[in-house]
Amino acid sequence: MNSIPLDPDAVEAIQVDAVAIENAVAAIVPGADIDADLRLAVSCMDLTTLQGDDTEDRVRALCTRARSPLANDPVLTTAAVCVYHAMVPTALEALNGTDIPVAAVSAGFPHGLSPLSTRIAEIEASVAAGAQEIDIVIRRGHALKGNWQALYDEVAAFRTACGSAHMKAILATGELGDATTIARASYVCMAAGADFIKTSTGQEKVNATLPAGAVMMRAIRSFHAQTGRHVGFKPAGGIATADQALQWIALVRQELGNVWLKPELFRFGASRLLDDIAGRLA
Ligand SMILES: O=C[C@H](O)COP(=O)(O)O
Repeated sequence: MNSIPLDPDAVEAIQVDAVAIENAVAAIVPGADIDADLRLAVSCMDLTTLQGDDTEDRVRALCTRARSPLANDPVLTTAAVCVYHAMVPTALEALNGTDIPVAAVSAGFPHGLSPLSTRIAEIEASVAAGAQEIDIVIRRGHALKGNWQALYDEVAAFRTACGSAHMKAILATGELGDATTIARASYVCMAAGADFIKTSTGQEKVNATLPAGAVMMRAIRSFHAQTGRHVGFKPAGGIATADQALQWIALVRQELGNVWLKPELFRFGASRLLDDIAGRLA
């Protein structure tokens, strides 16, 4: 069981020093081996399509790229393929014979405002269909109102519904207002059993930003110090260039250390990033 009991007073005691976060982002030092970091980015990528006009053919083509993302590397694959529930069977079939898991976005993605029973049933359906990873969205209103118990209870229910599937909790940081709320929501999701915390759906007005990411990484670091649990981190939304990927990797290395830079603990959620990286490594 990955959850720990919630202490709402401890959550309210969390405060983020915005200047320290700005300094952390300003201090990023690029990695020494750019090609190695770009290959790492590919191996940690949840190759994603989450469009209203997704078709089975588009998902099959995405899976072909996930199996062989770099023309000059016959071994490397992406970490996962991320799709809507309706595309889970197609992705599973297209990835048959590989170790690449299928991730399904869930729990009322992208806004998280459908009835709780519907959000839980959606998770259960994706797990039953074979998704090994579930990317849930939190209900932002709980965090914005400081209703931490409600957020904890929902995320814990999602965690139970996931069963043996890994659960990534999407905070939608661009809608949480300030760094302290992001840090508190990060903590509550981890306490409720999230295996990963993820920045964004890709559909907010503001998606993954380095400062929000630094806040989440520091929350992960504190949680690890408190509980010994390694919670993963997934920046997602608007990460489209190799240079952006390199900045994110450098920030993870600085804030969490190289131990986090593996697919078990770090993912990029991205629909366009592979094109730019593949071009750079060609
Ligand atoms: O979870 C992944 C995001 O939806 C991807 O966002 P993106 O299309 O901006 O790369």
